[in-house]
Amino acid sequence: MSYILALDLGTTGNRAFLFDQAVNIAGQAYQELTQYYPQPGWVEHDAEEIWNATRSLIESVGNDQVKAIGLTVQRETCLLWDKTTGKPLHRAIVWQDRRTAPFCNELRDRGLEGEIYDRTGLVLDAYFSATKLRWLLDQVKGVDLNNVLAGTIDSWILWNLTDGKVHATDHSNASRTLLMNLKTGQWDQTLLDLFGIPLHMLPSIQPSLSHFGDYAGIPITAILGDQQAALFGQGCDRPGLMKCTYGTGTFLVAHTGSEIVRTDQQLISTIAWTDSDQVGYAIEGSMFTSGACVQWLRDELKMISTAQETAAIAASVPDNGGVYFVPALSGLGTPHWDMSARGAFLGITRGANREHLVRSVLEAIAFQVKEVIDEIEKYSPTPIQKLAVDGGACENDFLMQFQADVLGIAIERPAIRDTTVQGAAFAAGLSAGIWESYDQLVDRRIIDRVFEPSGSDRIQAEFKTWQKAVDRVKRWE
Ligand SMILES: Nc1ncnc2c1ncn2[C@@H]1O[C@H](COP(=O)(O)OP(=O)(O)O)[C@@H](O)[C@H]1O
Ligand SMILES: O=P(O)(O)OC[C@H](O)CO
Repeated sequence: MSYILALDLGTTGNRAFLFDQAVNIAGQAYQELTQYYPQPGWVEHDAEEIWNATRSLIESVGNDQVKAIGLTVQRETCLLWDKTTGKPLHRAIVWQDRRTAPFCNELRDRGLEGEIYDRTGLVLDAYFSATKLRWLLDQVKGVDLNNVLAGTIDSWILWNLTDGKVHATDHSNASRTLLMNLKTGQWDQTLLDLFGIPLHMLPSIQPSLSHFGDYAGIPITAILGDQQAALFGQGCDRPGLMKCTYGTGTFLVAHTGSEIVRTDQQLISTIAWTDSDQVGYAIEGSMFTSGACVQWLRDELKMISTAQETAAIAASVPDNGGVYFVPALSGLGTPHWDMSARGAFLGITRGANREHLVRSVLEAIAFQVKEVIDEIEKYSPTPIQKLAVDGGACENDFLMQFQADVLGIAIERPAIRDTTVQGAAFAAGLSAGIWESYDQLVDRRIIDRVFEPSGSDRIQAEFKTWQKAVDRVKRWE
């Protein structure tokens, strides 16, 4: 029997799944990851904690029959490390971190936004890696840069898995750095000069489905950004197919085939995945804090004890009691791209209670997706009839029903919610030749439940009120 090991190194936590040749889950393990908030708007991860977790996850689920490894990671989060000591030079700066907003504004004032979008398909925002790498380089003045390597989490883990032999990334992760030219699939010298990033520090860029190196003799045969891995796992491999993943943030990604689709710069254009023959592109709506807001209710406000209980709490009241939440805890992504927006509860009156506040947080997650779907519809070849979902927060029945109601389309939830890790396994197994047919892998997936829209007019009115709340918090900082 052959096994495929898939590693999903996410923002909230790291997980490993072992799949057997018949695509059954033969083992799984998970570890939550420490979040560091050194200043308002800053978010950091300890890259060594991610590597240590990776090792222990492999140890707990791996076996001696593993024939291929697939790696998928939180995107944009990046770090510098010393290649002689193998130690990070600073904690990794997480995709949610806003510390480089002033630098982005400076570049915008210099009129560079259009050129950056043309080269990368991305918006000039602190979300992406380039300004974070620049900030890190400014911190390590005096260090011999010839010994320094830079990369996103996939590069860091690959380098460690291969004992410092391979410094590489894949097109889907590289397309999130603001340094890769979307047309050529290579680092763009103009952008490297603009951000002051030396080429020799950066990893080489390889197809997502390719042989990256070996860990303990096992080939690492696929690397993808986590949202692209979910796209792969959901079987979205052509125009018209899209998925929405509800994790720390929510990311709606639509495959656009072999063509780059340029938008009005609300949605971003990115790489879906690549292999040795083909490049697939996608458009994406990125919503920065969704599950993270639920975690915030749990850890900072201490309003709930588990994320799971929010479904029952929200359903225990007939409506939101006039309370609206704006989930701008890391600014706002699509379609606002406002780095200075901040979170807020609005509409609170004396009768508002804990249940209304919790409900308003879940409703806000669904309202954000409605804004993105309205954008995506402009570029969809056919009207959107249903939305395939996955990720930790899609477990929440209240949220999924509310999502169906606000969108007015069916929501299709798979039996295995961890589509990201499943996608990484599919990609690694296909790339290694263990599986042959992508379509067969996708067809075997089981749908757990379809949430049909209830057709409530009240929710459409509430959506408009929520948009009014969003307007109030924009340009706050
Ligand atoms: N039942 C639930 N209802 C709402 N949010 C949930 C639920 N279960 C998990 N979450 C949220 O989902 C996130 C974890 O999902 P996951 O897909 O593992 O995230 P990531 O890949 O970003 O690490 C957490 O932010 C958590 O608060
Ligand atoms: O960790 P996730 O699953 O919320 O995904 C994070 C994204 O990759 C950020 O772009």
